[in-house]
Amino acid sequence: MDDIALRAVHLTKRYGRSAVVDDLTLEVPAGQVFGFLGPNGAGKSTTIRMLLGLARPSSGQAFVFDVDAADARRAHTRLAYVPADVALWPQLTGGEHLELFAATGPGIDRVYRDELIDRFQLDPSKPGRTYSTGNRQKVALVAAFATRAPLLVLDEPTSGLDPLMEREFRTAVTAARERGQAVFLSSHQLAEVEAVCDRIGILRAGRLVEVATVTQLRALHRAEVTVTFTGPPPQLDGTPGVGAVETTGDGLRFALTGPPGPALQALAGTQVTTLSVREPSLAEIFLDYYGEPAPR
Ligand SMILES: Nc1ncnc2c1ncn2[C@@H]1O[C@H](COP(=O)(O)OP(=O)(O)OP(=O)(O)O)[C@@H](O)[C@H]1O
Repeated sequence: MDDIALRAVHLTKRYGRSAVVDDLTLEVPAGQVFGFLGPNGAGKSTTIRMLLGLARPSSGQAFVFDVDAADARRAHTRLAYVPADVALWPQLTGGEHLELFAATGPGIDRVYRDELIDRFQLDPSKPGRTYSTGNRQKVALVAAFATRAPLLVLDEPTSGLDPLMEREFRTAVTAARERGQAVFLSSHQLAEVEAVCDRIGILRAGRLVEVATVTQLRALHRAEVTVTFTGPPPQLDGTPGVGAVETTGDGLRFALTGPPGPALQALAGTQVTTLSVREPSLAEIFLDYYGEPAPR
């Protein structure tokens, strides 16, 4: 099944009695950008370490293009990885790191690598010990994006980057997708995930609680409707799919949690002057998932 870049099957990691990753089943098709979201401690890094064969699952399995992730020698010929905390050898320059990664990885596009060095404004002549967190991240990102690896695994890759560099990061992810590379992107940056990901998986206390496109997620969650009208207010209490009704100066605001038909019928009897529907942001969707204590 060469069309599945990454596959987790009932992947579980227990430390003592608690499962920090719990029965996670997931597929990322080749060429897709998959966002892996979750708050601190949800189990993202532990999942990634199992996907890379760096941690042994307590049960279940992970596959990289059908190669068992535990078979690191074979699995890593098809992927490039950027860890959350990039460590560099203190004496080697950025350029020497890039050469080293090029020699050991799945092959690189040198012309594109030089373009990435420019785009990320990386000075490759400095020794590793002098780079800031963000610059170490740039070295690892340039090395990963320049590979021909059909899968890029990026663990919170932009936490140290400034907004200009984040823009370059998004451009590079889009270019990777256009080249047919799959990207598994763990992130806290909701705007980034929203901008570049085809699908999103939401992890909560080690469990995958949702896998969907951003559009599907929005459809599952409430939209905010604001209506202004003249004359007597419509009666919305008890209307299916309508909640959190509030009065505004010249109208109403409410949350739409289901199909809009019943709400529109209730409004039909009034003189509506304006009606606006605001879709929830990914941040609001997130709060819906994490607003309550996680089940344990
Ligand atoms: N070796 C270990 N022994 C015991 N518990 C561990 C170990 N490694 C991780 N954990 C626990 O597993 C949980 C998940 O950690 P993990 O680092 O995977 O989360 P994360 O989603 O990547 O968080 P963050 O966004 O903060 O990096 C945490 O509660 C952590 O304390």
